Amino acid sequence: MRRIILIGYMGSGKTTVGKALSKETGMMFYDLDWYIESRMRKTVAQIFAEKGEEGFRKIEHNMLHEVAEFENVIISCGGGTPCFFDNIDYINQQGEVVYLKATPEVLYRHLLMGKVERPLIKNKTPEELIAYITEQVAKREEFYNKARYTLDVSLMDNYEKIQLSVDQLRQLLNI
Ligand SMILES: Nc1ncnc2c1ncn2[C@@H]1O[C@H](COP(=O)(O)OP(=O)(O)O)[C@@H](O)[C@H]1O
Ligand SMILES: O=C(O)C1=C[C@@H](OP(=O)(O)O)[C@@H](O)[C@H](O)C1
Ligand SMILES: [Mg+2]
Repeated sequence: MRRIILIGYMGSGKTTVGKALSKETGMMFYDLDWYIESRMRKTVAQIFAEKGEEGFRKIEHNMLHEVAEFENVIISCGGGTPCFFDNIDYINQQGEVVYLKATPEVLYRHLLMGKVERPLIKNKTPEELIAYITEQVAKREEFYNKARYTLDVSLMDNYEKIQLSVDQLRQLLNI
């Protein structure tokens, strides 16, 4: 039984790479944010607006305990998932955790391309955004660095190269 869990900052490619890896391997894919949205029948942005970040983190924690019980799956977490409660220790027990690591510049570029609404960074100017990413990654790395594996995706920074991330993950995990 395999359970692969992707973590990393917003824009590192957890959702994109997880989905592509699932297509290639035939393992089922669960994106924690999408799972939350379908279970709650609300978008992540709506949950943040209605319950605040604290309310979202509680729901995220509960939903994590559902998806991380599924077998033979690839799970992409939200960027903050490993950084609250004992989530990082829990997922390390439950599966093979991979930290998709990228520089703030690469994360910034990916976040500008993405269409998903991310409540923590909306309404930020480009200067504010790059400063926020740099500061938050520095705080969060303590949690991200607990992953069993780290894959630096900064060098795989263009659309065609999403495939390169998938290939390298397959090599790393031998799947
Ligand atoms: N290796 C990559 N190269 C180029 N663009 C990427 C790469 N990985 C992700 N992206 C793009 O960055 C954006 C954010 O990716 P996403 O998978 O939503 O990240 P996450 O789930 O980690 O927040 C998407 O538009 C995606 O197409
Ligand atoms: O980093 C974070 O705190 C968050 C990341 C988002 O997921 P992605 O990393 O997939 O964007 C989503 O869970 C929410 O907006 C909060
Ligand atoms: Mg995502």
